[in-house]
Amino acid sequence: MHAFTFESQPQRVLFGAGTLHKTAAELDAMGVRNAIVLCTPHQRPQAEQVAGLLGHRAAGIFDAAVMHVPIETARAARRFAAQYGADCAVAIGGGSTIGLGKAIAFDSGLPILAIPTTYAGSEMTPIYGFTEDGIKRTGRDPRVLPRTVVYDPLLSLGLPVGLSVVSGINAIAHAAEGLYAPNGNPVASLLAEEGIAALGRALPAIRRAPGDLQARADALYGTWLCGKVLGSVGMGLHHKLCHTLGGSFNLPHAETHTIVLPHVLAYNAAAADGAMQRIARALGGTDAAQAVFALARDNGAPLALKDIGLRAEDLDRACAIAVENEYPNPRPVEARALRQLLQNAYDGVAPTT
Ligand SMILES: NC(=O)c1ccc[n+]([C@@H]2O[C@H](COP(=O)([O-])OP(=O)(O)OC[C@H]3O[C@@H](n4cnc5c(N)ncnc54)[C@H](O)[C@@H]3O)[C@@H](O)[C@H]2O)c1
Ligand SMILES: O=C(O)CCC(=O)CC(=O)O
Repeated sequence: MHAFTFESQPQRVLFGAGTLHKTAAELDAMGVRNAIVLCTPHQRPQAEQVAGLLGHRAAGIFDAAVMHVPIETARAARRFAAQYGADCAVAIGGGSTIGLGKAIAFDSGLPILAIPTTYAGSEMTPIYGFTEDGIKRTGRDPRVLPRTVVYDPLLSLGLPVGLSVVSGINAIAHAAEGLYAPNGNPVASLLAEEGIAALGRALPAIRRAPGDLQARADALYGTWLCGKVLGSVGMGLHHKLCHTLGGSFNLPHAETHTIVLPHVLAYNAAAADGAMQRIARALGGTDAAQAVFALARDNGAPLALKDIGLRAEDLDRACAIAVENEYPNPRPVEARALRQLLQNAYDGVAPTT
C-alpha cells in the first residue's frame, strides 16, 4: 500500500425516514435562532413545510435557487440573508439549492444545514461553484461544507424517475473519478466502490417502483458515500468537462454527467486499470465505461449531448475551454482525442476506447 493522507471533515449526519422532523432540534443544538430556508421555486412547498417545522427559528424563505449558481442569484441570496439577520442557511433541495447555501457561506461563514432531495452529493463536499460571465468556476473552502446533513428518503419519493437516474449517475461520477484521483486513498476507494454499488442497485429499483422507500434509502446512502469521495479527493477530466458544458452552454447538470461519464471512462481506461476494475465490479459488469453506459441506457436516461441542448457548432468551443486549464487526469488531456470524445458524447454512440 502506498503512503497517503486522509483528512476527516467534521459533519453531523442524520439518516432515515422521518428524520426531517429532527431538524428543529438540530438547529437548537447548533445554537441557531434565525434560519433562512433556501429552495428552488419548484420546491417552495417543501420549504414551507420545513419553515413550519422550524417555527420561530425560521426567519424567511428564499426560493430563487437555480442551476450552476449564477453570481447574480448568489448576490441576491446574500442580501436576503443579511436583511433577515440570518445565523444559518437551511437548504432543502438538490445541488442547486445547496450550492446557493454555499454561495452565502463562502461570503459570510454562515453555517449550512442541508436537506438533500436529489442524489447530486453536494452536501458532502467543501466544493462551491459560481457562474459568472458564462464561465463556471469551482473551488474548495471548508466554510462551505454543510455543518449538518439530514438525509430523509421520504423527501425523494417525489423525485421523477428520469431525474433520479441521472442524478444517481452524477453521484457515481464523483466516486469514479475519486478512484483514479492522484490524491486518492484506500479509504476513499472503499467508500467509492460501496457507493457505486448502492446506486447501481437502487436506480433500476427506483425505475421499477419510484415509491420504493428502501431503494430511495439505498440511493441516498450511495449518494452520501460518493459525495464524500468527491469532497475528500480530487476530480479530473470528467468533472471539468461537465462544468464547461454546464457553465458555458447551460446544459442540465445531471444529464450532462450521465452522458459524458462513459466516454471519459473509456478515454481513461488504459491509464487507470485498477479504478476501472473496481467500477465494473461495483456495477456487476466487466468494463466500467460499458457498465455505466448500460445503466443509463437501460434506465431511460438521455445518451446524446445533441438531445439535451448542445449544438454541433458548440463542440469546438467546448473542447477549447476544456483544455484551457490543466487538471489532474490519469491520461493526459489532448485536444484531438478530447474533440473525438465530445463528438461521441454528442452523437450518443456507445463509448469506445
Ligand atoms: N459542489 C458540489 O459538490 C456539487 C456536487 C454535485 C452537484 N453540484 C451542483 O448542483 C447543481 C445540480 O444539482 P441537481 O442535479 O441536484 O439539480 P437541482 O438541484 O437543480 O434540481 C433539479 C430540479 O429538481 C427539483 N427537485 C429536487 N429535488 C426534488 C424532489 N425530491 N422532488 C421533486 N423535484 C425535485 C429541483 O427543484 C429542480 O427544479 C449543479 O449546479 C451542480 O454544479 C455541486
Ligand atoms: O458547481 C459546483 O458546485 C461544483 C460541482 C462539482 O464539482 C460536482 C459536479 O460537477 O457534480
